[in-house]
Amino acid sequence: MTSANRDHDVNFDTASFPPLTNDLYLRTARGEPTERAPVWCMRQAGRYLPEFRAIRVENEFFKVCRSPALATEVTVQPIRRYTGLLDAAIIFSDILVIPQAMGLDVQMVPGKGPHLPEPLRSPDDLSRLTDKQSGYSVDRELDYVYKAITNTRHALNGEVPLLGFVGAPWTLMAYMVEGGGSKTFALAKSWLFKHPEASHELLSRIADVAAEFLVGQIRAGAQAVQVFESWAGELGPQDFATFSLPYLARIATRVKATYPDVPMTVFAKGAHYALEQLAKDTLYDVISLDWTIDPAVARSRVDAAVQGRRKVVLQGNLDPTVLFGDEQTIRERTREMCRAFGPASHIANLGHGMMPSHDPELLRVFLESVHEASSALRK
Ligand SMILES: Cc1c2[nH]c(c1CCC(=O)O)Cc1[nH]c(c(CCC(=O)O)c1C)Cc1[nH]c(c(CCC(=O)O)c1C)Cc1[nH]c(c(C)c1CCC(=O)O)C2
Repeated sequence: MTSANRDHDVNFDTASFPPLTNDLYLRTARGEPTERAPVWCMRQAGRYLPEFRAIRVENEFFKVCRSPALATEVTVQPIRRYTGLLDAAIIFSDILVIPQAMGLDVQMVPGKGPHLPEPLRSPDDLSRLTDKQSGYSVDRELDYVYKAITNTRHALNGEVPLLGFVGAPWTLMAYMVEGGGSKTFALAKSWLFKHPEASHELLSRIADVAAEFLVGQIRAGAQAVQVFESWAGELGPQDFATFSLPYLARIATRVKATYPDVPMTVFAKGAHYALEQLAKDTLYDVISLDWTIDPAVARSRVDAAVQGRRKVVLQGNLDPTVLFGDEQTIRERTREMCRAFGPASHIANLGHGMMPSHDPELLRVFLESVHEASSALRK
């Protein structure tokens, strides 16, 4: 693996990438039987890694996202540290690059998280968003992500597949209306009930951008993609069905129209009430679960919903805080998790992202435990 951390090292050639040597993730995502569950972790590139913090001391968050050489470097860091243990890399970027590309200012405030100084306060503010009539182009605005993906594909040298991603419409709308994170989502949720039409217009515009952006990421070299609906759990079943599911479904349908064979994952955190609909009414190959549902229950509900009409792979779902336990606890809980998912159609992951206070060596214990437990289950 080369370390492309100087600007003259970058390689934006999309015509020929190094051949992939570990395709366990892709085979599993396509529903094929495999020798063990592949494993990767949400937020595997991040502040829990000292080598990531070292880069961030010198470089503001969105500068890292916008510099292909830096984005490549931090994407590859966990692959390098956990040699042979991770089965996928995820491009270093953020879900909030879409609101930025649509014309909103987004800042990453240290210790606080995302901050949008001028959020959408009323439906009139939709006119502040850039649109195609004004000559706006998703591909031009987000070209820096495509370059980061292409360059990272070269730097990974075929060791593991590279995942692209986007934020889902409802989650992005929540940030765009709240102006940042929130405990109650009172502003964003009040839009749903006060301004349902404007909400649908906004969600629809975000979905169109997200679908085009994913197609562009795949064109640039992403080998699979994930859609993050991180705030799904703020909606109940009825509002999820109205304001989230149709847009998640639209994104998958659009991307599959261009790239039918590229695996797609949906992570609707907190929305396990919607497992059946996600399995039946969308084209996602993989449904990612948080830790609040028993994997065996999820498996049987999904199987009952699709009745053998298509293969649905499950991803997850160890509670990330288990990594605050000791080695033996992590090993036991990982083994139990693998057993509960069953001997096929499972991509091992955490139920949400790595946290800054996690110990990198305890993540290694999780990764090794997946390799051991999952291989043993399939012998
Ligand atoms: C909701 C969301 C965001 N961003 C993302 C989500 C969806 C996943 C989830 O539910 O966690 C997605 C995301 N953000 C980041 C990635 C990179 C790839 C990876 O997973 O390794 C991915 C896939 C980097 C990041 N995105 C962010 C960091 C930390 C910021 C830093 O380096 O200072 C990283 C590594 C910042 C970010 N970005 C966001 C928040 C809430 C924060 C602050 C969180 C915090 O402070 O811990 C929005």
